Amino acid sequence: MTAELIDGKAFSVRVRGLVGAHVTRLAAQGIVPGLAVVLVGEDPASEVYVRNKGIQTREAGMNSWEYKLPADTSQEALMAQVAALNADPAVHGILVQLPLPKHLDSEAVINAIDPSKDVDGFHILNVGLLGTGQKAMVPCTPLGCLMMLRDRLGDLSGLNAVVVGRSNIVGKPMAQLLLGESCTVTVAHSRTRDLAEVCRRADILVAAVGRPRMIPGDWIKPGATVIDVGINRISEDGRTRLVGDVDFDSAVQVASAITPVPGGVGPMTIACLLANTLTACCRAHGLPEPEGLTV
Ligand SMILES: NC(=O)C1=CN([C@@H]2O[C@H](COP(=O)(O)OP(=O)(O)OC[C@H]3O[C@@H](n4cnc5c(N)ncnc54)[C@H](OP(=O)(O)O)[C@@H]3O)[C@@H](O)[C@H]2O)C=CC1
Ligand SMILES: Nc1nc(=O)c2c([nH]1)NC[C@@H]1CN(c3ccc(C(=O)N[C@@H](CCC(=O)O)C(=O)O)cc3)C=[N+]21
Repeated sequence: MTAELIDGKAFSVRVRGLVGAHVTRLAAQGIVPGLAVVLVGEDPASEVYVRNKGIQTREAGMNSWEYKLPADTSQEALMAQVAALNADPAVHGILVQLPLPKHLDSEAVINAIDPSKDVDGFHILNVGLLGTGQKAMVPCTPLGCLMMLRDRLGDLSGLNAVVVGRSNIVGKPMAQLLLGESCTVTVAHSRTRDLAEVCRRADILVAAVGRPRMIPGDWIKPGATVIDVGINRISEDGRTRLVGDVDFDSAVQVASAITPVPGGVGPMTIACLLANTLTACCRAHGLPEPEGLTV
């Protein structure tokens, strides 16, 4: 038996189509959702993501602005950029690409973003709203993972979910969303004892570690649904390629469904960023929120 592929790329096309249809409807009222992305320094991988975000934002009919600031940008200059975007009514979503260069205080920058424009869902207010089950801006990567899980499994209640990784941008919000779906949630990390045994209990296994192919097939419960968030650039056989945190070739023999890398969680992350920008725009204009694009 081999697992079914969860095609995040195809799913993201559907989500972006839904977003585009809402944007067309807003255009008739003279409203255009807008997303501003701020990138500090020159990281080639980040530049690829930022470019893709810009292309897809415009394809969905939204406004897109990119601010590329030099690597030696000061905290004050970055805060001033954020303040200007907060004050601009044409900007409904603000994303500051992470990680920031070491001399910058990313917590202060994120918490300076107007929470209603925080389409990453990283502001402490949105983190608190999500943690208490209130309406929030939900981080894009976990939101995309949840959409795929709901689509595949329907009701998730009572399932054992294991999230490997406890970062503020993926692991923790993923765990909160799964708890909100009434899963029994375990969050594992670098200090977890006997990670193999913990993973083997998972009906839903979410890997967000950043270590190429760390999770082999024999850590996976037969029939489990596996979501591989990891994006690791490795060189192999003389070329560079992307691999996940899960050893795909062995996992596919055991799981019932699995997301590939590339073509899994990554494209859904960008689709959810567009969905969050649309949601922020609707809220800013006092319009009803689009259905099926938020939790
Ligand atoms: N597809 C997408 O859209 C996105 C993909 N990513 C990818 O997801 C991965 C994770 O990203 P992110 O959450 O930002 O990463 P972080 O580096 O912030 O967090 C990694 C987590 O993995 C844990 N970890 C590290 N080593 C081990 C180990 N040996 N065993 C168990 N746990 C371990 C760490 O534990 P501890 O806390 O104890 O240090 C930490 O909690 C990366 O590959 C990243 O590129 C990220 C964002 C979006
Ligand atoms: N403030 C902030 N918000 C983020 O959401 C954020 C961030 N900072 N910093 C970096 C990470 C990473 N991230 C990805 C988004 C899309 C793909 C993606 O589309 N991946 C494609 C492959 C792309 C390629 O070929 O390189 C795929 O998996 O199929 C990957 C990674 C968002 N992040």
